[in-house]
Amino acid sequence: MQHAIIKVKQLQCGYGDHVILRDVSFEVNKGEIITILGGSGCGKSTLLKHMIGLLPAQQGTVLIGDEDIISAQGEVRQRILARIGVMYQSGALFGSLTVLENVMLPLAEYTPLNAAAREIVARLKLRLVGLDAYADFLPSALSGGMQKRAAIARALALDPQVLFLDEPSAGLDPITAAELDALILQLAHSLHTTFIVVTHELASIFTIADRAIMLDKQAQGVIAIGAPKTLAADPNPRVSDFFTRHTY
Ligand SMILES: Nc1ncnc2c1ncn2[C@@H]1O[C@H](COP(=O)(O)OP(=O)(O)OP(=O)(O)O)[C@@H](O)[C@H]1O
Repeated sequence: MQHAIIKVKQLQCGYGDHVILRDVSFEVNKGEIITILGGSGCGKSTLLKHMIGLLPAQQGTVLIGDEDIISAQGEVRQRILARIGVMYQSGALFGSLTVLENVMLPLAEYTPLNAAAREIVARLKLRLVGLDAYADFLPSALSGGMQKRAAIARALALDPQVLFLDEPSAGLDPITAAELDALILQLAHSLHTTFIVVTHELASIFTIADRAIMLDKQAQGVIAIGAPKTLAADPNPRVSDFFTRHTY
Protein backbone atom coordinates (compact mmCIF):
# COMPACT_ATOMS: atom_id res chain seq x y z
CA MET A 1 0.00 0.00 0.00
CA GLN A 2 1.26 3.48 -0.87
CA HIS A 3 1.98 5.71 2.07
CA ALA A 4 1.52 9.45 1.53
CA ILE A 5 4.25 11.41 3.26
CA ILE A 6 2.95 14.79 2.03
CA LYS A 7 -0.67 15.80 1.74
CA VAL A 8 -1.45 19.20 0.24
CA LYS A 9 -5.10 20.04 0.80
CA GLN A 10 -6.98 22.92 -0.83
CA LEU A 11 -3.92 25.12 -0.63
CA GLN A 12 -4.30 28.71 -1.78
CA CYS A 13 -1.10 30.64 -2.01
CA GLY A 14 0.15 34.02 -3.07
CA TYR A 15 1.54 37.24 -1.72
CA GLY A 16 -0.56 39.41 0.58
CA ASP A 17 -4.05 39.42 -0.97
CA HIS A 18 -2.73 38.55 -4.43
CA VAL A 19 -3.63 34.93 -5.28
CA ILE A 20 -1.15 32.93 -7.40
CA LEU A 21 -2.53 29.38 -6.96
CA ARG A 22 -5.95 28.17 -5.77
CA ASP A 23 -7.34 24.89 -4.57
CA VAL A 24 -4.10 22.94 -4.92
CA SER A 25 -4.52 19.37 -3.64
CA PHE A 26 -2.24 16.38 -4.15
CA GLU A 27 -0.42 13.70 -2.23
CA VAL A 28 3.16 12.51 -2.49
CA ASN A 29 4.04 8.94 -1.60
CA LYS A 30 7.10 7.98 0.40
CA GLY A 31 10.11 7.48 -1.89
CA GLU A 32 8.48 9.15 -4.90
CA ILE A 33 10.25 11.69 -7.09
CA ILE A 34 7.77 14.38 -8.05
CA THR A 35 8.56 17.24 -10.39
CA ILE A 36 6.66 20.53 -10.40
CA LEU A 37 6.33 21.92 -13.92
CA GLY A 38 4.79 24.82 -15.73
CA GLY A 39 5.59 27.95 -17.67
CA SER A 40 7.51 30.88 -16.28
CA GLY A 41 5.70 32.72 -13.52
CA CYS A 42 2.99 30.07 -12.99
CA GLY A 43 3.92 29.69 -9.33
CA LYS A 44 6.29 26.73 -9.08
CA SER A 45 8.67 28.43 -6.64
CA THR A 46 5.72 29.95 -4.81
CA LEU A 47 4.23 26.47 -4.25
CA LEU A 48 7.58 25.12 -3.11
CA LYS A 49 8.06 27.99 -0.64
CA HIS A 50 4.62 27.30 0.85
CA MET A 51 5.34 23.59 1.10
CA ILE A 52 8.47 24.26 3.14
CA GLY A 53 6.69 26.74 5.38
CA LEU A 54 8.65 29.74 4.17
CA LEU A 55 5.52 31.68 3.18
CA PRO A 56 2.15 31.78 4.98
CA ALA A 57 -0.71 30.13 3.06
CA GLN A 58 -3.89 32.07 2.33
CA GLN A 59 -5.90 28.86 2.85
CA GLY A 60 -5.41 25.13 3.21
CA THR A 61 -2.91 22.76 4.74
CA VAL A 62 0.37 21.05 3.88
CA LEU A 63 0.81 17.93 5.99
CA ILE A 64 4.35 16.60 6.21
CA GLY A 65 4.02 13.30 8.01
CA ASP A 66 0.84 14.07 9.90
CA GLU A 67 1.70 17.61 10.89
CA ASP A 68 0.66 20.81 9.13
CA ILE A 69 3.69 22.95 8.31
CA ILE A 70 1.42 25.90 7.51
CA SER A 71 0.00 26.34 11.00
CA ALA A 72 2.86 24.80 13.02
CA GLN A 73 4.72 26.98 15.43
CA GLY A 74 7.54 26.69 17.93
CA GLU A 75 8.77 23.18 18.67
CA VAL A 76 6.36 21.47 16.27
CA ARG A 77 7.54 23.67 13.43
CA GLN A 78 11.19 22.96 14.24
CA ARG A 79 10.41 19.24 14.31
CA ILE A 80 8.81 19.39 10.85
CA LEU A 81 11.64 21.51 9.45
CA ALA A 82 14.16 18.94 10.67
CA ARG A 83 12.33 16.35 8.52
CA ILE A 84 12.83 18.26 5.28
CA GLY A 85 15.88 19.39 3.36
CA VAL A 86 15.89 22.22 0.84
CA MET A 87 18.23 23.16 -1.98
CA TYR A 88 17.55 26.61 -3.38
CA GLN A 89 18.15 27.52 -6.99
CA SER A 90 21.42 29.32 -6.34
CA GLY A 91 22.70 26.55 -4.08
CA ALA A 92 23.02 29.25 -1.41
CA LEU A 93 26.21 27.94 0.16
CA PHE A 94 27.96 30.30 2.54
CA GLY A 95 30.94 31.55 0.57
CA SER A 96 33.17 32.19 3.56
CA LEU A 97 32.76 28.65 4.93
CA THR A 98 34.35 25.50 3.53
CA VAL A 99 32.18 22.85 1.93
CA LEU A 100 32.50 20.73 5.10
CA GLU A 101 31.53 23.67 7.36
CA ASN A 102 28.50 24.36 5.15
CA VAL A 103 27.28 20.78 5.57
CA MET A 104 27.95 20.91 9.34
CA LEU A 105 25.78 24.02 9.78
CA PRO A 106 22.31 22.38 10.00
CA LEU A 107 23.73 19.80 12.39
CA ALA A 108 24.81 22.59 14.74
CA GLU A 109 21.41 24.25 14.47
CA TYR A 110 19.15 21.22 14.84
CA THR A 111 21.10 18.49 16.68
CA PRO A 112 22.93 18.21 19.99
CA LEU A 113 25.95 16.57 18.27
CA ASN A 114 29.38 17.86 19.29
CA ALA A 115 31.80 19.24 16.69
CA ALA A 116 33.62 15.93 16.17
CA ALA A 117 30.37 14.04 15.57
CA ARG A 118 29.08 16.81 13.28
CA GLU A 119 32.22 16.48 11.21
CA ILE A 120 31.84 12.70 10.88
CA VAL A 121 28.21 13.04 9.75
CA ALA A 122 29.04 15.88 7.33
CA ARG A 123 31.90 13.89 5.75
CA LEU A 124 29.52 10.97 5.24
CA LYS A 125 27.07 13.24 3.41
CA LEU A 126 29.88 14.59 1.23
CA ARG A 127 30.85 11.03 0.36
CA LEU A 128 27.24 10.33 -0.67
CA VAL A 129 27.44 13.10 -3.27
CA GLY A 130 31.00 12.25 -4.35
CA LEU A 131 32.66 15.29 -2.80
CA ASP A 132 34.66 13.76 0.05
CA ALA A 133 37.90 14.98 -1.50
CA TYR A 134 36.63 18.58 -1.57
CA ALA A 135 35.60 19.00 2.07
CA ASP A 136 38.11 21.74 2.79
CA PHE A 137 37.51 23.75 -0.39
CA LEU A 138 35.60 27.02 -0.42
CA PRO A 139 32.47 26.86 -2.60
CA SER A 140 33.97 29.35 -5.06
CA ALA A 141 36.71 26.81 -5.89
CA LEU A 142 34.11 24.27 -7.06
CA SER A 143 32.44 23.96 -10.46
CA GLY A 144 28.71 24.75 -10.77
CA GLY A 145 27.79 21.06 -10.69
CA MET A 146 29.95 20.44 -7.63
CA GLN A 147 28.37 23.40 -5.83
CA LYS A 148 24.95 21.85 -6.47
CA ARG A 149 26.20 18.53 -5.06
CA ALA A 150 27.56 20.32 -1.99
CA ALA A 151 24.20 22.04 -1.52
CA ILE A 152 22.48 18.65 -1.77
CA ALA A 153 24.90 17.25 0.84
CA ARG A 154 23.95 20.12 3.15
CA ALA A 155 20.24 19.51 2.50
CA LEU A 156 20.84 15.84 3.42
CA ALA A 157 22.63 16.67 6.67
CA LEU A 158 19.69 15.86 8.93
CA ASP A 159 18.62 12.69 7.05
CA PRO A 160 15.45 14.37 5.78
CA GLN A 161 12.45 12.30 4.75
CA VAL A 162 11.73 14.80 1.99
CA LEU A 163 14.17 16.80 -0.11
CA PHE A 164 12.95 19.89 -2.00
CA LEU A 165 15.09 21.05 -4.92
CA ASP A 166 14.37 24.34 -6.71
CA GLU A 167 15.61 24.12 -10.31
CA PRO A 168 18.69 22.02 -9.51
CA SER A 169 19.95 22.00 -13.10
CA ALA A 170 19.65 25.76 -13.64
CA GLY A 171 22.88 27.08 -15.09
CA LEU A 172 24.41 23.63 -15.68
CA ASP A 173 25.50 22.21 -19.03
CA PRO A 174 23.50 19.17 -20.24
CA ILE A 175 26.16 16.62 -19.21
CA THR A 176 26.49 18.03 -15.68
CA ALA A 177 22.70 18.27 -15.44
CA ALA A 178 22.45 14.58 -16.41
CA GLU A 179 25.02 13.69 -13.73
CA LEU A 180 22.92 15.55 -11.18
CA ASP A 181 19.83 13.61 -12.29
CA ALA A 182 21.78 10.37 -11.80
CA LEU A 183 22.71 11.51 -8.30
CA ILE A 184 19.09 12.32 -7.46
CA LEU A 185 17.99 8.86 -8.64
CA GLN A 186 20.79 7.18 -6.72
CA LEU A 187 19.91 9.04 -3.51
CA ALA A 188 16.20 8.32 -3.91
CA HIS A 189 16.87 4.61 -4.37
CA SER A 190 19.56 4.19 -1.73
CA LEU A 191 18.15 6.46 0.99
CA HIS A 192 14.43 6.12 0.11
CA THR A 193 14.22 9.89 0.30
CA THR A 194 11.16 11.54 -1.26
CA PHE A 195 12.05 14.30 -3.75
CA ILE A 196 10.02 17.32 -4.83
CA VAL A 197 11.86 18.96 -7.70
CA VAL A 198 10.96 22.19 -9.48
CA THR A 199 12.34 21.97 -13.00
CA HIS A 200 11.77 23.08 -16.59
CA GLU A 201 14.17 20.54 -18.03
CA LEU A 202 12.34 17.98 -20.16
CA ALA A 203 15.29 15.56 -20.09
CA SER A 204 15.35 15.70 -16.29
CA ILE A 205 11.61 15.27 -16.01
CA PHE A 206 11.63 12.09 -18.12
CA THR A 207 14.72 10.76 -16.34
CA ILE A 208 13.82 11.28 -12.70
CA ALA A 209 10.10 11.88 -12.24
CA ASP A 210 7.71 9.17 -11.11
CA ARG A 211 4.96 11.78 -11.46
CA ALA A 212 4.80 15.40 -12.46
CA ILE A 213 2.47 18.13 -11.25
CA MET A 214 1.72 20.73 -13.87
CA LEU A 215 0.76 24.24 -12.82
CA ASP A 216 -0.82 26.80 -15.13
CA LYS A 217 -0.78 30.57 -14.76
CA GLN A 218 -4.12 31.09 -16.48
CA ALA A 219 -5.84 28.38 -14.46
CA GLN A 220 -4.07 29.59 -11.28
CA GLY A 221 -3.60 26.03 -10.20
CA VAL A 222 -2.83 22.42 -11.03
CA ILE A 223 -3.97 21.32 -14.49
CA ALA A 224 -2.52 17.80 -14.53
CA ILE A 225 -0.82 15.22 -12.32
CA GLY A 226 0.65 12.00 -13.62
CA ALA A 227 3.61 10.16 -15.10
CA PRO A 228 5.53 12.37 -17.57
CA LYS A 229 4.66 10.03 -20.47
CA THR A 230 0.97 10.31 -19.62
CA LEU A 231 1.12 14.11 -19.42
CA ALA A 232 2.98 14.31 -22.74
CA ALA A 233 0.00 12.51 -24.34
CA ASP A 234 -2.66 14.49 -22.42
CA PRO A 235 -5.60 15.59 -24.60
CA ASN A 236 -5.41 19.08 -23.08
CA PRO A 237 -2.90 20.96 -25.27
CA ARG A 238 -1.93 23.24 -22.39
CA VAL A 239 -0.53 20.11 -20.76
CA SER A 240 0.94 18.21 -23.70
CA ASP A 241 2.34 21.31 -25.46
CA PHE A 242 4.78 21.80 -22.59
CA PHE A 243 6.42 18.57 -23.71
CA THR A 244 6.60 19.56 -27.37
CA ARG A 245 7.71 23.12 -26.54
CA HIS A 246 4.64 24.55 -28.25
CA THR A 247 4.19 28.25 -27.46
CA TYR A 248 1.01 30.28 -27.14
N1 LIG B 1 7.90 38.02 -3.29
C1 LIG B 1 6.91 38.18 -4.19
N2 LIG B 1 5.97 39.14 -4.02
C2 LIG B 1 4.95 39.29 -4.92
N3 LIG B 1 4.80 38.52 -6.01
C3 LIG B 1 5.70 37.56 -6.22
C4 LIG B 1 6.81 37.34 -5.34
N4 LIG B 1 7.54 36.30 -5.80
C5 LIG B 1 6.93 35.89 -6.95
N5 LIG B 1 5.83 36.65 -7.18
C6 LIG B 1 4.91 36.50 -8.33
O1 LIG B 1 4.30 35.22 -8.24
C7 LIG B 1 4.13 34.67 -9.53
C8 LIG B 1 4.72 33.29 -9.54
O2 LIG B 1 6.13 33.39 -9.35
P1 LIG B 1 7.05 32.12 -9.14
O3 LIG B 1 8.46 32.63 -8.96
O4 LIG B 1 6.47 31.25 -8.10
O5 LIG B 1 6.90 31.40 -10.55
P2 LIG B 1 7.74 30.24 -11.20
O6 LIG B 1 6.76 29.35 -11.84
O7 LIG B 1 8.65 29.65 -10.17
O8 LIG B 1 8.55 31.03 -12.29
P3 LIG B 1 9.99 30.78 -12.98
O9 LIG B 1 9.87 29.50 -13.76
O10 LIG B 1 10.13 31.96 -13.87
O11 LIG B 1 11.00 30.71 -11.87
C9 LIG B 1 4.78 35.64 -10.52
O12 LIG B 1 3.76 36.41 -11.10
C10 LIG B 1 5.66 36.49 -9.65
O13 LIG B 1 5.76 37.79 -10.17
